[in-house]
Amino acid sequence: MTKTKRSDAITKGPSRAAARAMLRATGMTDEDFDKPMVAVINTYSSVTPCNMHLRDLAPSVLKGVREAGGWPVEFGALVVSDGITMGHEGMRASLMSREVIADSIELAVRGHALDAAVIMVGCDKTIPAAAMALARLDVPGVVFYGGTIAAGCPASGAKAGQDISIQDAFEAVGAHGRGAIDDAELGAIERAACPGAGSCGGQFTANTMAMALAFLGLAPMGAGDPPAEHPDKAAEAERCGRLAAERAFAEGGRSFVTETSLRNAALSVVASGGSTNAVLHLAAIAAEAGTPFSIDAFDALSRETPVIANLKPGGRYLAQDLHAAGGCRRFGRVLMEGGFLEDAPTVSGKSLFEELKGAEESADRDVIRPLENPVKKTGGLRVLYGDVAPEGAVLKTAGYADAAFEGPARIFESEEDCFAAVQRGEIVAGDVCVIRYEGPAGGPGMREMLAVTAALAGQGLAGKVALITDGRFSGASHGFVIGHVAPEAARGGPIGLLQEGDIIRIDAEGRRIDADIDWDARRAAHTPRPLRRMGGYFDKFAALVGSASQGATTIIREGK
Ligand SMILES: CC(C)(O)[C@@H](O)C(=O)O
Ligand SMILES: [Mg+2]
Repeated sequence: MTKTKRSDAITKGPSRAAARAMLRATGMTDEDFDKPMVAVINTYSSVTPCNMHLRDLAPSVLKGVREAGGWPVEFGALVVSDGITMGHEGMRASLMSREVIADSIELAVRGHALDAAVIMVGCDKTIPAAAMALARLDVPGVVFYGGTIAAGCPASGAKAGQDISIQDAFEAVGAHGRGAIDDAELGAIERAACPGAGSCGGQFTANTMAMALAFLGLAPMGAGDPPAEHPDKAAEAERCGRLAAERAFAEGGRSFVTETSLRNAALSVVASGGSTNAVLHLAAIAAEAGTPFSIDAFDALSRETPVIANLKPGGRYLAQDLHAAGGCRRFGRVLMEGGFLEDAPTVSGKSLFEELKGAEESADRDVIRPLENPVKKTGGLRVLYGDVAPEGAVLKTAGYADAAFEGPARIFESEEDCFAAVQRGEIVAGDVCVIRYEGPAGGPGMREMLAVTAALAGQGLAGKVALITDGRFSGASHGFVIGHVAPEAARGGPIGLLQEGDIIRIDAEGRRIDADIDWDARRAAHTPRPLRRMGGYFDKFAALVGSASQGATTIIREGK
């Protein structure tokens, strides 16, 4: 007696003869119609190292599905590379792609009534999109992360012989713009930064989100850890395929997205000095699941949790070093033993604590620090409110001790304008750069400001200049940076009312960002700008997208 399953809707009964006829052409036979049909959704693309190896790993996933008695069905989903789109118009497409990827997964699975899914991910947005889709669809599923890139090693120049990442390439642009390094040095870094396949190598957004999904329970603990070109990667891909097929009759993705698992995921972000984008993405995943979650969780956790992973950009090492030091499991075990995590189910079938107890011993005490010798005593993410950000904003101080900053506003209506001013040397220590009309709807697309933060870093101004934006930051951004300011300028947010020279006060401890101005008078004199029309999907996204404080999703809410 075979179990009933969702895919019976396309494979069972006389009325499905035409559907079966088509499926037979794909290789299915009578006995296969009794197998759970598992979507293998691959965000492969040859455009970026983050995803370019996923095509080679797909056969291992398919093998795993078949071994566990499932019938794999392959789909492609797109990726928009953050690293390649950074600093130009194309970066607007990055956050938009998160919605499109989640929508594509939904339509592939829902459209064909599939029983389970494995989603193969690499670059930043593919990871939260996979979790959002599993939460939305509530089908059983597993997220498989393609892994980090290896360290680069320049052959010549000041960084010769050192481990570098894409962060060094972005910051070299800033240094080159100021004349601190020459063309040859920039070229040496450019040629070495990306030695092969894999996602950007620090605790930037991809590695942060891959870790967060393991703590959320939607990615099997440890499967994402081996670097992209590591010999263990194919076995992990196969494990994920097997798990998805085995889980075809188990609970759906939504059941893993609980208040407890979201807190565990946020804690992993804070304790690893992870990307501010995680604030946006975990809020979006929670919204898709309908699970209550406030971005304030990041602030509370950040105040009580030490940073124990010594990873770039706040620390010293790369994700390949984390893997060598015992990976997410050993990192998590330290946190578990310190009483920071709560136990929760995971897709492997083992609970989070069972997984973490299996961590291997390691002689390392520097990549993953013991609790008594942390990289920082507390985390570097703060959620601020105040006059300038009534719905919230996210501050990243990782690596910079300042709890307060006060200075004159330098107003820019786009990222490009600010970048040009930085490169011309017009921004000085003490300034508060305000980059607005870069929010989810106003950009549209809420671009990452890595070009600007890297240019500031390249000029030795990281931490000496504050940067406020309704856009967002890259995981490689560092300095005294505040993003996700909500409401955004294009939706009437106060950030749009600031003027050149206004004194901005940022109080990380008091969780406020204020300006001493007559807000009523400013608003009365303000002419709201119409939304920028850019055509195509950009306009659809601008019309639908919600506040960054709720994840900047395109979920249709009551009254929207
Ligand atoms: C290009 C990067 C480093 O991947 C960035 O987009 C991030 O968010 O970390
Ligand atoms: Mg990014």
